[in-house]
Amino acid sequence: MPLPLARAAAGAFSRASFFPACRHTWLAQTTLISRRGYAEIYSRAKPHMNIGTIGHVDHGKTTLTAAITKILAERGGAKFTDYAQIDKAPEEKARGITINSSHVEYETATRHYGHIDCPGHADYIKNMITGAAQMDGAIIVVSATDGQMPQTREHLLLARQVGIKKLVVFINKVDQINDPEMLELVDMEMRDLLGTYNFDGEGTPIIMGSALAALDGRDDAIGATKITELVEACDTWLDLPVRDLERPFLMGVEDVYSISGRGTVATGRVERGIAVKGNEVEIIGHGSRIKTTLTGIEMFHKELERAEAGDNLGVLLRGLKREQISRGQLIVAPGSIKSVKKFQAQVYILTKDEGGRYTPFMSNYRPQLFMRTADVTTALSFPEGTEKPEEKMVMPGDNVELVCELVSDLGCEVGTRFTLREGGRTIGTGIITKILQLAEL
Ligand SMILES: Nc1nc2c(ncn2[C@@H]2O[C@H](COP(=O)(O)OP(=O)(O)OP(=O)(O)O)[C@@H](O)[C@H]2O)c(=O)[nH]1
Ligand SMILES: [Mg+2]
Repeated sequence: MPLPLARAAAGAFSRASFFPACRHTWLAQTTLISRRGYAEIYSRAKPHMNIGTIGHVDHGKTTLTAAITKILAERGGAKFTDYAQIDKAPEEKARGITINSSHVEYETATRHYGHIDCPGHADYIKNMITGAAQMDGAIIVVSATDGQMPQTREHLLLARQVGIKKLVVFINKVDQINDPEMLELVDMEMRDLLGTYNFDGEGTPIIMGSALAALDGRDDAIGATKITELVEACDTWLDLPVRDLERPFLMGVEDVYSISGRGTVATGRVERGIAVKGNEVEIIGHGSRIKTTLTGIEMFHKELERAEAGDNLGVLLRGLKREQISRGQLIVAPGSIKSVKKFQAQVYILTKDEGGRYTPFMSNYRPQLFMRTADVTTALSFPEGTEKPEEKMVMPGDNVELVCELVSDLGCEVGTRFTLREGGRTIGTGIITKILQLAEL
């Protein structure tokens, strides 16, 4: 069976059209559950959201994660996961990058959460850029004894870059502070810092407590009570992500066939949204922008009335010639996304141990850029305002902002992820942070 058909066949069997509204949620949670192996607390009735603890080394992210599961376990909303279990994070391969991260899950009165904790700074950076476990919101942990530190700031910046819109702050280790003015100062500084990175400095809930006290079951006023407050703040302040089905239709073209007597068929996976037979769509990328109509939708030789996020299928396009469409283009709801020639991105460059480059590179390095089904050559340079860009080097292991100028335009937007490859190996991974130039079509 040719590959696209095999995929379409797999798609046919995984189609969960009985519960279309919660399918995305369902898939996300199945992954979490199969990894942890305890499905019994999972309730499909509650909306799901992915969050995580971020912040400077040793400020108490893992202790807080354990404390949340402990306090919620007492109410039947979680399985208690102790510190050692969380910190013994499994290695995961995400696009050739090894990320150590722990996933726990818990539920509150209104939501089900997947929660990620990474053991080290480098793993947070990789996780956030690759989206290995996408965070829809985050808890930033700051130790009251140190206040904000370099990684507090770096994680805040990254959170902003990867599209996290809201955070909750937990000021930890207050058991070690006797001076209330000191706490006030940390609070004020954090609100300032949030503002600096375009978060809502005034409205963001800041909870002060001790994760360790909660975990040890002592000093309830700064322990368990504060964990409860933190969880309530997450429930009320953090917004649920927009589900894929509710977003405008988007499908990356994988292959194109000419079927005699019928016309041109493009195959691919629907990334988001819904399309119904007869809908107008736009084909964008690679120098073209064509309006057409979906005259047929097929999955595994069966005709469908509607295509939705997650489906692998073939679509029949009215009046289109085989040469007018190619792999890497997008079929989208008209006007929902534009084709882009140049953008700015946050990029992580793999180390040689991760299969990346052995040597640094400089401005004008030209690797291949892979985005959805597309691959095009890109020239890399440094953003405007970079000092002495002609002398600047990017080392393997660096996390940098770069400008990518594509040889051929692609449909994409802020938040779209991609990888950089050279000679068949992945050398970097990134996420778009700013569109600099649209394709002229
Ligand atoms: N006194 C006190 N110590 C705490 C508290 N929370 C965490 N700690 C201690 O702080 C140290 C670091 O805590 P972790 O939870 O490992 O910190 P982390 O942020 O996960 O650290 P990394 O993963 O290495 O970045 C440990 O020794 C904890 O016991 C607290 O509320 N009070
Ligand atoms: Mg930790």
